[in-house]
Amino acid sequence: MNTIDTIKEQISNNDILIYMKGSPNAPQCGFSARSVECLMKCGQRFAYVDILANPEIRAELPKYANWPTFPQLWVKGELVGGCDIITEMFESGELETLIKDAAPSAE
Ligand SMILES: N[C@@H](CCC(=O)N[C@@H](CS)C(=O)NCC(=O)O)C(=O)O
Ligand code: FES
Repeated sequence: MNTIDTIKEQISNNDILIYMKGSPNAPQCGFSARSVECLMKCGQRFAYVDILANPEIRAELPKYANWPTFPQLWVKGELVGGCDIITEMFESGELETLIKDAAPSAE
């Protein structure tokens, strides 16, 4: 499968998905660490892709998403944003609402 198809499949198969550097338990960058901490506090399971272990995705996703950096949070097939947006939405309470609505238990 080519990289763009892999990305499309990941995004459509995972309602809450973060592309990040490292893993939720071992983030490899402060932006990813802060973002994943906000997500974890929302209390729902989420999927992740470590872009450091997947260089093709690191290269192709910014073009596909039209978003230049990581992390990238995707919810229900749509790009929510990066660390700044995730942090702001967490602080306002919007992130928790979005994540709870997207989680399987809320369907
Ligand atoms: N302001 C950005 C910060 C993220 C950022 O600057 N990420 C950089 C450094 S980790 C990045 O992804 N660079 C491209 C790359 O490393 O592939 C946000 O809100 O997410
Ligand atoms: S890896 Fe250096 S800022 Fe993210």
